[in-house]
Amino acid sequence: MSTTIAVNGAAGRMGKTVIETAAEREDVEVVVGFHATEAGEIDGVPVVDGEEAADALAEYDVDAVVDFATPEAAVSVAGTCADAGVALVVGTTGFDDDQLDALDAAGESVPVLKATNFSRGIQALLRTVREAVGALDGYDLELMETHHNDKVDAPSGTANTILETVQDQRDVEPVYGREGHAPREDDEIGVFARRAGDVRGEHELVLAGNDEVVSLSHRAEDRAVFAAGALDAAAWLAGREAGRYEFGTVVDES
Ligand SMILES: NC(=O)C1=CN([C@@H]2O[C@H](COP(=O)(O)OP(=O)(O)OC[C@H]3O[C@@H](n4cnc5c(N)ncnc54)[C@H](OP(=O)(O)O)[C@@H]3O)[C@@H](O)[C@H]2O)C=CC1
Ligand SMILES: O=C(O)C1=N[C@H](C(=O)O)C[C@H](O)C1
Repeated sequence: MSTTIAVNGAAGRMGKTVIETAAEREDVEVVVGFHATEAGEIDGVPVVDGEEAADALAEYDVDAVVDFATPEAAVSVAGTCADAGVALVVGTTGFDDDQLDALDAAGESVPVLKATNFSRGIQALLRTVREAVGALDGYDLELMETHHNDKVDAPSGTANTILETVQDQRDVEPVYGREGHAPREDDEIGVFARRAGDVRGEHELVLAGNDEVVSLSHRAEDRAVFAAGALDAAAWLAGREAGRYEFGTVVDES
């Protein structure tokens, strides 16, 4: 049996890609989408106003919601999932602390899996970052990301995850986009966000010693890579106990 899925943010770049990607698979079926401003249908999937999500979860017998929307919309659907007993996969980025607390609260009632990046390549990159930062003590660290010109949050969620991974290994302070007289301190990591064209998502961590430079980078070439990972997460998550889950576990187990 396939996992029935509702897509929050169905009319967005990622929402549409999730619907297209799911249509090629047997293990998942997108049965409804939630939108903010556009009604109707996308590729044969009914799309209803996000305010009607509670009714739609019951009507379409949804197993899991896959969210790629805005932080406000994600928090709203998290509450709806918690009330309805429906699993939630969160791909949205750019949450503040209160919004993250709201997702934690939903995780007390239903299974919730949030990841800043659903590509399997980024999971491999994170493991490599952990190892390289641990091995190259004292090397200067600089973090760069590039995304399309419609992205609203900066640095990207993935860049923040890479930063946290670095900070698990070493005590470094982020310095965002240097300007003016800004000599480098030993314990800092420069973080830079570029916005240009329709770049799907590029991340690079540079580790530089005096005589060598290591560059760890990832480039997403199609949004389908994020959609596939989020759908894998939804199929894995549906039916599990309430709690918070990690995409790394999905990757390790499938
Ligand atoms: N974790 C990952 O792997 C990835 C995460 N992302 C993240 O996903 C998010 C979305 O990205 P992207 O698709 O490019 O953004 P878009 O702006 O293209 O899409 C967001 C969609 O959310 C919709 N929306 C807003 N409010 C609501 C609401 N209350 N209910 C339902 N839908 C709503 C908007 O609808 P409307 O158009 O009607 O206003 C819009 O269509 C971003 O935070 C991005 O960083 C992106 C790629 C991969
Ligand atoms: O907005 C995007 O497009 C992306 N957002 C995510 C992020 O903020 O890291 C993931 C990916 O890089 C694409």
